[in-house]
Amino acid sequence: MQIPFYKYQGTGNDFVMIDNRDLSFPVSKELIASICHRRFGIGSDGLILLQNEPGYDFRMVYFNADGGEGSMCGNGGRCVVRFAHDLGLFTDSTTFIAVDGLHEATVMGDLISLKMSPVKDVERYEEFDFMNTGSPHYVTYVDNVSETDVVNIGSEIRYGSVYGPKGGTNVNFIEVIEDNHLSVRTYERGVEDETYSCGTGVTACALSAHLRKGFDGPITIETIGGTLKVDFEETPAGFDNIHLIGPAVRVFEGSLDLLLDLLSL
Ligand SMILES: N[C@H](CCC[C@H](N)C(=O)O)C(=O)O
Repeated sequence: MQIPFYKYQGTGNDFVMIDNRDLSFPVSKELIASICHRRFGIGSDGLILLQNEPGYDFRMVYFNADGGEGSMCGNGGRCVVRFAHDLGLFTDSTTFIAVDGLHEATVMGDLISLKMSPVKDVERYEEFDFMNTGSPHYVTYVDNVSETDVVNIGSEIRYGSVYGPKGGTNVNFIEVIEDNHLSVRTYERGVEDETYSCGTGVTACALSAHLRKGFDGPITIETIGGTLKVDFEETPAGFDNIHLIGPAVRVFEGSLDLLLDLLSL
């Protein structure tokens, strides 16, 4: 079987991208986990299928690196918009469907601006905030994010008694650099490791920083893999007009055929 693939990265959050408009990709958890594996496969934080969707430019189907179908992925969303643009599916602005519903996005040169789903409920606790920005996010503040043990503390919270039984959560650590400027590191569920950047995660961090520190959008957020901006409006119901803005780049292309042969698929 001939299955071309592409790899894209958005601030170091990397994705294998497949044009599945003919629905020929043999979806299986085992295959997707093998493709995403960094030692035995191609290596990525997730895999995205671009599919047709009547009335829209395309549908984004996102899987975590462990092969499970994930919730929304903000950086993956920006990358699939770049992929659709590279495929010539739209010129400047696009409308597509993802697991959490409709998204609009605009290509602005090197940057992609992706409109995220509105956020209604932010659960506020003394030590942390919890919200769903398309994916569930725990947000907490630290004095020195570069010295934070993201993997150990993150996995304790992800698998802990509060969030573990509910399917787990992503965990974000914020250091405030100055007004409207954060540095964030994220433990990602489904990758079960720190990633270089998490789009739904930095979105949650920006909204939390608005509530806790009074910062207004756009908020600039440094991640290991680069800089993102999050703009938003607070509404009586929560937050709307949330935009995640940053680069998304095609870095690689190849064929899945050898891997499929090795896996006898
Ligand atoms: N990296 C993604 C988040 C994926 C969420 C996923 N790890 C989960 O909640 O299962 C992003 O840029 O938003």
